[in-house]
Amino acid sequence: MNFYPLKKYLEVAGEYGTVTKSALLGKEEQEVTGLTYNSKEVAPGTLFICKGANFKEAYLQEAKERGAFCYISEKEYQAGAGMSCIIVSDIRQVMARQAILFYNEPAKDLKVIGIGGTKGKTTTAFYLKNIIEQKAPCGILSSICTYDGKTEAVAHNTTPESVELQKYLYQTVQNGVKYMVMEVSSQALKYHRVEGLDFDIGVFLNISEDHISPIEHPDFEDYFQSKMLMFKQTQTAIVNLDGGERVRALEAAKNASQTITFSLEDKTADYYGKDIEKVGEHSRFKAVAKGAEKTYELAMPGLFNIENALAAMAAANALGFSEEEIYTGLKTARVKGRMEIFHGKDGNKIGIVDYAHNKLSFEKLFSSLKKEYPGYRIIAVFGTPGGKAFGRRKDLGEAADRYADEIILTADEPGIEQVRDICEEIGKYIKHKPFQIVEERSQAVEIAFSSSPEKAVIAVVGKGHEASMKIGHEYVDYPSDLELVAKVLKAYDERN
Ligand SMILES: CC(=O)N[C@H]1[C@@H](OP(=O)(O)OP(=O)(O)OC[C@H]2O[C@@H](n3ccc(=O)[nH]c3=O)[C@H](O)[C@@H]2O)O[C@H](CO)[C@@H](O)[C@@H]1O[C@H](C)C(=O)N[C@@H](C)C(=O)N[C@H](CCC(=O)O)C(=O)O
Ligand SMILES: Nc1ncnc2c1ncn2[C@@H]1O[C@H](COP(=O)(O)OP(=O)(O)OP(=O)(O)O)[C@@H](O)[C@H]1O
Repeated sequence: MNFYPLKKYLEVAGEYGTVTKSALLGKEEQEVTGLTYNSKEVAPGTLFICKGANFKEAYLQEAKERGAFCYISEKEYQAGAGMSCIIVSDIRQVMARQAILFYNEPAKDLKVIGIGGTKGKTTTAFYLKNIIEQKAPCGILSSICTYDGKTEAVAHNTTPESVELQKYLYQTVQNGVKYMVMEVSSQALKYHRVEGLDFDIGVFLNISEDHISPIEHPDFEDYFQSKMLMFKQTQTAIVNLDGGERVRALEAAKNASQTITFSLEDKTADYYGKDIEKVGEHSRFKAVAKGAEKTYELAMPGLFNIENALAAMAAANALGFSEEEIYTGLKTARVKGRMEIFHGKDGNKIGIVDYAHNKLSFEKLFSSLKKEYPGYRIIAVFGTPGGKAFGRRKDLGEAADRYADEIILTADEPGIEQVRDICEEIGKYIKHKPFQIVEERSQAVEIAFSSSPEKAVIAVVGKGHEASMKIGHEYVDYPSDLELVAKVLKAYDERN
């Protein structure tokens, strides 16, 4: 990695942020060999970034003691006395730009594909990665995991903070990988985590009311506008014509050099999907694109996944991947904790583990299950989190009431609230279908399988692959829904 002198960091700050004051104290030529906003990670030669709502001056003191020779901040601190400093008016923006400099502009050596939308980001990202990997290695930054071509790690955010993001991109380049598929959250766009990153392709899947809370977006408009920011740094925009906000999304996509559209409803779309059928657990559909029609298969059920497949197909095509690579990539793609199907030996019980946990995904999931499993009773097992996203209690309660035949309400990250209180509140919105509360999630799954009638689809939703549960202020280990359903179904098979 090339290291640059401190004066270059001042230049970058001057170019993109507003430098209100700087005092390099004769250290202009000193090389910056570390860049971090975490005082615990500081080593000699570091430029320390003071940022964050919970930032304390003591962190700067610690950074100085550990060898940071300069700090960048929106205000001057006593603790920084004797250190060089760069004071700016927008620390988050400058931090992102300096991270790009520190990691030697890694995106220049990568094709970067950003996936945005309220639902389907992870699935589409994995579809596209699987297509790309028919020919070349591909990195991923998703809410499930990160992969830089060598190491897979658990993800902490949908989109990492700018400094970590640039580090991932750098490592990916070092590992000889040329493609990076990444989920781009509205938070990342709003708070400059992806500032300065040029997306070769930017996908907009859909939008529905979500992530509106005191710590996320104040209202829908802020959420929507944040999502649209991606097109200001995108070469090829890919836009879903179905669902809300298509007109405004297409307008925003004009910021990109080129727009490609996809749809299951509008024949004029560049990628039009039709004739969806179920073949065993697979979905089969036709895609009409560039005047030709071709049949594709998806290993993962869920009608909504066809939309994700069309988006991945459009992106892969724009990147130059062949029809064969796209066909095989889609046919073999699977995503952990999303539409994972478990069959009882007698064919009567089908367990489904899925990650639906908001209004849009709940409605799509349960309406899809009704169509895909005619003749089966649909049993929904779910809860909603405590302390946040309170609107989900109504949204999910109403959606389950509309589509499921029976409902078991249970724990889903209760945090500091009581599981029973949360479930009772969801229950207020269930007016037409029988429901019961079983606080312990593992027990709820057991009851769903043992007490359901002959032919039933038991959909355990909301936590997918997650193997922890937030109880009080702590995350405690808890078997994932995948483990719970597999175990219960094994016992069911043994009994029958
Ligand atoms: C903990 C927390 O709430 N952090 C939020 C906050 O970050 P912040 O910069 O203000 O961080 P902070 O924790 O207050 O800052 C403390 C600072 O002190 C430093 N420190 C701390 C301790 C120490 O010993 N030494 C030290 O230097 C920390 O490194 C940090 O720089 O402000 C940022 C921007 O304003 C937020 O992005 C960020 O959200 C956290 C990361 C978060 O999880 N947010 C969620 C809502 C989020 O971003 N979710 C999206 C997905 C949503 C979707 O699905 O669409 C995501 O991309 O993950
Ligand atoms: N295109 C889609 N439209 C609506 N719902 C979808 C779509 N794709 C997937 N879903 C539903 O949303 C759930 C989450 O999907 P996925 O993880 O791909 O989305 P995401 O955007 O990454 O979600 P999150 O922001 O919660 O991490 C799935 O389990 C499924 O129920």
